[in-house]
Amino acid sequence: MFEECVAPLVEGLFQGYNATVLAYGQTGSGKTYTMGTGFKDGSQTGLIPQVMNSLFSKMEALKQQREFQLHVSFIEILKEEVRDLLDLTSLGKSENGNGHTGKVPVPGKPPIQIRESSNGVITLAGSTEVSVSSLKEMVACLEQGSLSRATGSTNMNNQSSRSHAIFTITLEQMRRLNPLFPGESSPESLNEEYLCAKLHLVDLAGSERAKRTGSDGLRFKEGVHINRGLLALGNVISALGDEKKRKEGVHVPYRDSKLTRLLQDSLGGNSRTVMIACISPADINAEETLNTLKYANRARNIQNKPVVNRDPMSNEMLKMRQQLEYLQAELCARGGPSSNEVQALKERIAWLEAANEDLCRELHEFRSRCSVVERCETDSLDDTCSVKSDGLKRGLQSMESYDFQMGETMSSDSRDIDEVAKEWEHTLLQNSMDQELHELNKRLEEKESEMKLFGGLDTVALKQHFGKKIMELEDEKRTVQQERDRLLTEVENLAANSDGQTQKMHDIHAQKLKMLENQISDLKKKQENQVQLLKQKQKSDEAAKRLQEEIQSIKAQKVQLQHRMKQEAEQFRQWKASREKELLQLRKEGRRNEYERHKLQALNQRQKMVLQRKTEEAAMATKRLKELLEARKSSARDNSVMGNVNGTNGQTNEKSLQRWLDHELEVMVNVHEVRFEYEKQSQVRAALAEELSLLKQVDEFASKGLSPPRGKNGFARASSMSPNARMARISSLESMRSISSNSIVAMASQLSEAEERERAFTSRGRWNQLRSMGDAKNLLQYMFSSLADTRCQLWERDMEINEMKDQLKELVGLLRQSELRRKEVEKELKSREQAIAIALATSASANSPNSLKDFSDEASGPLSPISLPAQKQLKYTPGIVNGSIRESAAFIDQTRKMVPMGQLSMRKLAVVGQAGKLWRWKRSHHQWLLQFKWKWQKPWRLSEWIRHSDETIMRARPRPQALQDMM
Ligand SMILES: Nc1ncnc2c1ncn2[C@@H]1O[C@H](COP(=O)(O)OP(=O)(O)OP(=O)(O)O)[C@@H](O)[C@H]1O
Repeated sequence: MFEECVAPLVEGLFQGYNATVLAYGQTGSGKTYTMGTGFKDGSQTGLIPQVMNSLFSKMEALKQQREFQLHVSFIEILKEEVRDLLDLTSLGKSENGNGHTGKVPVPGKPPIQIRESSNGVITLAGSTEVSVSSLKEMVACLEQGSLSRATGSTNMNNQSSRSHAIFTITLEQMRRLNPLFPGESSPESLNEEYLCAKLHLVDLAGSERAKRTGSDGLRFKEGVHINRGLLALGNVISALGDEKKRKEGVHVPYRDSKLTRLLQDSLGGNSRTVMIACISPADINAEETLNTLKYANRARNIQNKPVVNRDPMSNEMLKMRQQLEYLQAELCARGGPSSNEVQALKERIAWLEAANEDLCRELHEFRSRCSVVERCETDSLDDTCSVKSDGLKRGLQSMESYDFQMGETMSSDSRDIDEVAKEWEHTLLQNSMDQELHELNKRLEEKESEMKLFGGLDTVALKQHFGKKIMELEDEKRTVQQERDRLLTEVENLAANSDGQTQKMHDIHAQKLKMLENQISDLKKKQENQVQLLKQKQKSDEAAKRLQEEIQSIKAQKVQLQHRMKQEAEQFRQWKASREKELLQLRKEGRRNEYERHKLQALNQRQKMVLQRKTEEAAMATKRLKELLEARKSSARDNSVMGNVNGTNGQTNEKSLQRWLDHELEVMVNVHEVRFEYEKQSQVRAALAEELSLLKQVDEFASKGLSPPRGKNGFARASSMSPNARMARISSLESMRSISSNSIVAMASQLSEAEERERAFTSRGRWNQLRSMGDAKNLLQYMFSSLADTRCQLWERDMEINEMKDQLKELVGLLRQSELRRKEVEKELKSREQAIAIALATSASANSPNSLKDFSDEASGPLSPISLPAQKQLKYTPGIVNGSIRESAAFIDQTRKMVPMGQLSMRKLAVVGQAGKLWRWKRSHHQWLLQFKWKWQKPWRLSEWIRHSDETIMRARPRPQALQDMM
């Protein structure tokens, strides 16, 4: 894989092309293994270690011509954060803080931010870029970053990477160019070219389905982010394949757009990108494997146009160098240039040098400005600093031309791929929304249980309790104060008239007073405590209120999410339904096309057969004509010979003249026949040619994507045919046309020969052979009798035709009658079946074994065509075809009563009387069925009917007396 896919990207780095390698696939399918981002113990498996080896060997080979600088960065995108895997100070070792082994960011350290500069360059603000000078150093970076990666255990992978990891190698190179003027000293930068290229090696987190990975809680949350990230990848892929979207920008449905931005930059930017799709060989993962491959197939079709990342100044200088070299070459080629020319060239060189120097100065100034700005930004610890440890030239990166152009072409995805992608997207979306819902439910549960703690206390009662308590204290305080006041006045009075007794009283009161004072201060404290408690209560009320609000907002979020899920599911269902409808329509069309194809095939075959029969007949007639013409030639010779022997044998002459006349007449008839066939065939060919040209026109319209003109005869039908059917019809028509043409050509040649001979014959005189009046009279006599014969035959034919027409009429009438009768009998049968079904149902419900019989007996009443036991009646089949003679007789009986033959009335026998005629046409009905192309759908019924009628009559014959009686 490295040799085939990644080695060319490493080569490209040295020419200044950015590159990206993405590993994508289901969890546990081997992405980390393939990329080598699980690098441990110096293991050399994985693409990244191989990239490093190849990079360093190439650098070693080129070190004479170029100077190199290498930097690496290693970041991971975990949930919503970008973490720097190489910044040891920002990472603290965590064993189980969040369920991951690996390191977690140190608090206070700002997370890395993905930034987009004004010229659209994506930078990682604050990420560590380690400058490396040896393979060992780079390996150490990979190892250190790999160890810091967040991994967790799922059902499908013990050490599943829970993040997207990007290992980036930046290669800067300074190419030494030959000095422009040998021996002349020029600023070093004039003879250098600066190139910078980046290689992103991305190990994406595995796509996963929560159920299968057995993840819950934390893993669920991670799953949401991972799926979001992959969804973003999907969006990038589809957007990059769609020119409109590419221009408008990628739609990122979630907040987590960082990965999208990074991917967009690497996939859609000036990067050569390779996507490795890791798949699992286990059949249980077949669905994911297929989805992964289909995604990979979509990604494969994206074409971007990478451009060399050249410093614009270097570019300009390169152009100038080329110009100078060209001028130098021109100068040398001219050999002895004139002093004027040398002067002009020298001036031009001087001007170019001055321009070069100016540009170089500008370049230096710019580079130093960049480095100053950079240093300031780094010093101020502002996280907006995009790059940490770079030389002067690194600043140039911001000037790199990123006006990349995506390839215009993205080969159109097949329907299937779109469908699978859509389903995949739907599953991911539903999965992540499911997980979000789960999260919300959990939060809601927590909040509600917190709320319960508050809810356990009856706040109003508490408030009243506290209020009452305070009031009581207040009352008590007041009473104590009153008591104190009373005591005070008493003490004052006692002080006024003081004696030994009063002194004692005074002391007692003073003591009492002190007690009361103490009591008052106690009460005051108690009251303050109560007030404090009341305040706390108010605070907790506020907290409960806030909690309630939070619960409300979570509930609202939940409703919104459920609504979104429902909407999404509905949209998907609608899309799926319309897709299925489309498929059904396609299948229907397919079946219809198949049917039409068969129909057309049959039509083609039938027409071809008819045409072949016709052409065979025509060929026979033509052949006969040819033979007759040949025979005439020889008979003409005979006649000329005969002419010499004229008169020697009158009998022979008369016979030969008659033969000659017969022959002439036969030729005439045959010419007529061939001409008739010729005309018919011409009409057929014209019709074929017309249909052919119409089909070809339609085909032409279709190939141009136009619809044929409306309203034109036959266009609608021809354009409704499928292209294949049309092609088949065209080829069949062409072959028929060629058969027809051949036949026409053959007939035309015989006809023209016949006409030619006829003309020659007429000019010579038809009757030259008649040398005497006797010959003429004899021939006239022969002609008269043959004409009379022909006319008689004609008359007989006319008669036969008329008779046949009459028969036909009768038959049509009979058929109509029989058809009507059939319909009636069918109707009867239907109503009878219904009645029996009802009876069966009733008998079943009444549980009476006799009810069926009773009903059947009833049913065989006046409507019954034959008097059979009820059970047999059930087996009665309609129509005369399968019936017995008795049934046929019953058919003839229009009242449908079972009447013996002997009791038939006149009217009834009129039908029987037709049997004689039936006998006659029975003999020929097969013939006329063919002759008149009988279109009756079931002629076999007719013949059976005839058979039964005949049998009826045969049965009736032994009883002539009965018939006579009736008459
Ligand atoms: N080609 C292989 N040969 C041998 N072992 C392999 C191969 N590919 C993967 N493995 C092993 O399969 C396990 C899972 O692989 P890995 O962790 O690379 O899958 P992953 O696709 O990165 O999964 P996640 O998406 O969950 O991170 C590891 O133990 C790895 O060593």
